[in-house]
Amino acid sequence: MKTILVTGGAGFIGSNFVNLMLNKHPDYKIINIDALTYAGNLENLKDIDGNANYEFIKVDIRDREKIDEIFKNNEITSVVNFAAESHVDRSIEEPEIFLTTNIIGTQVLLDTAKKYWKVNPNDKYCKEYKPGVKFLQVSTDEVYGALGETGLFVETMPLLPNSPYSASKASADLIVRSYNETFGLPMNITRCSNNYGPYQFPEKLIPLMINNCLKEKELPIYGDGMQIRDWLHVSDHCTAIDTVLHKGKDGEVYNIGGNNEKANTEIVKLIINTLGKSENLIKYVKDRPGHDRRYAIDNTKITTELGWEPAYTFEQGIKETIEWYLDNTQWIENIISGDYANYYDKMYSGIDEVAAIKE
Ligand SMILES: Cc1cn([C@H]2C[C@H](O)[C@@H](COP(=O)(O)OP(=O)(O)O[C@H]3O[C@H](CO)[C@@H](O)[C@H](O)[C@H]3O)O2)c(=O)[nH]c1=O
Repeated sequence: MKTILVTGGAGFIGSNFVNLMLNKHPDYKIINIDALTYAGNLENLKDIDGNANYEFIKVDIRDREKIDEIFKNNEITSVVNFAAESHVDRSIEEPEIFLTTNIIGTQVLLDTAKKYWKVNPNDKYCKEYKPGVKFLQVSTDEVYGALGETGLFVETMPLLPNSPYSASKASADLIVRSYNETFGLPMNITRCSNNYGPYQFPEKLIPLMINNCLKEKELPIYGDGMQIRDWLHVSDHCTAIDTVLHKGKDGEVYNIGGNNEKANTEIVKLIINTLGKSENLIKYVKDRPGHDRRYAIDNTKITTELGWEPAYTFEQGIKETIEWYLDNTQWIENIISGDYANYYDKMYSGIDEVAAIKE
């Protein structure tokens, strides 16, 4: 039996992944560790309550002792590291937690995996590992920086991150790479584009706009709203990670995109129209500092080498996502009643004071 340690499995992408893995691989054990910060929510995992192959442990990935204990008590065969501070705006306000969680947390996991996966634990620089083990680092296309009007991100591009968040993720990628080069630790890195779908915390563009629209609150669009993102349905992202976990070649990086380039304003207007609300709710606000203009992914490597392709069209994915949020209004209320309420007030209470730069 394989035992997969999923970190950050109570978050948006992590919880979708845990749900997928338990359904798709009933012979695997999944250990989910999560610090349950503002973005983690065990409600996302209610459908697997009582599953004998599933275990949840509340732990912060920076906690070396507890991570060691988990490896000591379980024959872990793979780590899939989702645990991260992920919101760019927060990283501009408070960079430190991004650096400690995303970089040091990753290093703690790598050190521990390196210690327990070695064939010969007494050999300090042993490059032989137990067969079949793998460290999979879930990263982001933001590590490449911003694209101009044309071109796509490919895996060989230099890392040029622009926000404290993306700099922390790029740093983590480099640490993972170094453990592969120096110690031979088996690994893959995946770099995804913008995810959307069920259970996404309503600070990110799509759920924020759906939630605000439903409450007829203002819809803050940064700058001119013509920034482009490549939207990937979370379930496609999870099947891609499952594919890389099983078929990815050691030491390789794989981009994962949705083939859906959309401008932010287009997304917001689509949500408004689907929900039958007024475009007057849109408020163009001050731009995000260091705002990346365009992200777009080239999926050629993962498609040709591993045979993965996104299954969702954006039209189908966004329709299902809006329906999910309409059917789960209580989920939103529960999640925003915590820290998010304060954060939201802090970020947007002065919304009328920021210069409306368009319309
Ligand atoms: C929250 C918010 C966002 N935006 C804009 C900023 C971006 O151009 C776009 C999407 O913003 P966000 O939802 O914050 O996502 P973005 O900054 O692209 O980053 C996301 O996508 C990345 C992958 O590309 C992930 O690594 C990040 O963890 C994730 O947060 O919408 C607005 O115009 N208004 C808003 O209120």
